[in-house]
Amino acid sequence: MVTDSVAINIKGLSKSFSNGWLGKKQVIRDLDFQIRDNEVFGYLGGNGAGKTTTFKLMLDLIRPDKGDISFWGGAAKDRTSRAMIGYLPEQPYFYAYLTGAEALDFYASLFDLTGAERKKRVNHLLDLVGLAHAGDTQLRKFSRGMLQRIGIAQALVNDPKLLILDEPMSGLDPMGRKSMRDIILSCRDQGKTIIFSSHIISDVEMICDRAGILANGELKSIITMDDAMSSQDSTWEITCQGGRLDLSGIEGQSSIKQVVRGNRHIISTGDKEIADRVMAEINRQGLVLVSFSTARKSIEDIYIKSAGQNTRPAGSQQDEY
Ligand SMILES: Nc1ncnc2c1ncn2[C@@H]1O[C@H](COP(=O)(O)OP(=O)(O)OP(=O)(O)O)[C@@H](O)[C@H]1O
Repeated sequence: MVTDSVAINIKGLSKSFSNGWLGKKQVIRDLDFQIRDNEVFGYLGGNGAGKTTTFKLMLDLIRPDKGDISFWGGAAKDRTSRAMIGYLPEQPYFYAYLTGAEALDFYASLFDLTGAERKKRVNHLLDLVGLAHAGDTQLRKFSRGMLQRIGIAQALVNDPKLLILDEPMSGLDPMGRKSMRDIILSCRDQGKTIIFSSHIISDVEMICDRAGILANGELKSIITMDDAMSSQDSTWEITCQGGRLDLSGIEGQSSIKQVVRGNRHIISTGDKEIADRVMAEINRQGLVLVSFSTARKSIEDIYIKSAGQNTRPAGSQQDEY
């Protein structure tokens, strides 16, 4: 049911593209979900899952085969709805010979603002994205991270109610990703609603209220971060050393993962009782316990379960900075 707190309502959305002589290729299948007012919503999915296509449908750049999208109750294709949006494309194009300030002034000039308002807005945005020092530098001299900041400043130029950001962290170094996360959070503090796509699970974990997992154009699940963070679904990891550890006699040993690194045994299991049995066995066999820890089931695990192994995203926790 649509309530006052719904910002984006997507109903029965489907889209296919012509695939030449192979016929039609369906890339969005019966999407049905809502994004709440003033939430940060992460849109997770592997390459080709359909994230950008969903955004283009929201922006009315392409039309759906069927289904509807509305923003705060108004049809997405209405001018008033589109005027509420700020959009950062996945690969924004910039005029390389404009300076940072000139580029933002150009984008601001597309809206109904006076010269004085534009100047004020441009200075504020340069400041917000940490580019106050580069307002007079031509964009061709900007680094990838600086260009991405101009991209987000451009998306904010009309002070939008809704921000649609296509892979805003892509290509950024850890500091750049942190400042992009901070900008997104400050936008939420100002009352904006934000949806952004990403392959990087930790960024989604850190700033989103909820995340939708898309695979092959289907929404597989929606995760509420608070629920995921307080999940009881954990893994126990035990490290010991001091000899050979034989766990063959333990009941339930098939669910144990055992790795030997040098003289250390690292044992992990998803079952607390089995972890207790392993501890008892370590004690009985006279080995030294080095550590015992539990790890919460991560969003990545939920992602892989929902989307399938083949759609494992880049930048998952193992290869995070
Ligand atoms: N104009 C088009 N014509 C034909 N196929 C298209 C078109 N646009 C997108 N597709 C196909 O639709 C599918 C979804 O593409 P989309 O760009 O939405 O994925 P994505 O989730 O954004 O991927 P990525 O993370 O790689 O950017 C892909 O298989 C893509 O090849």
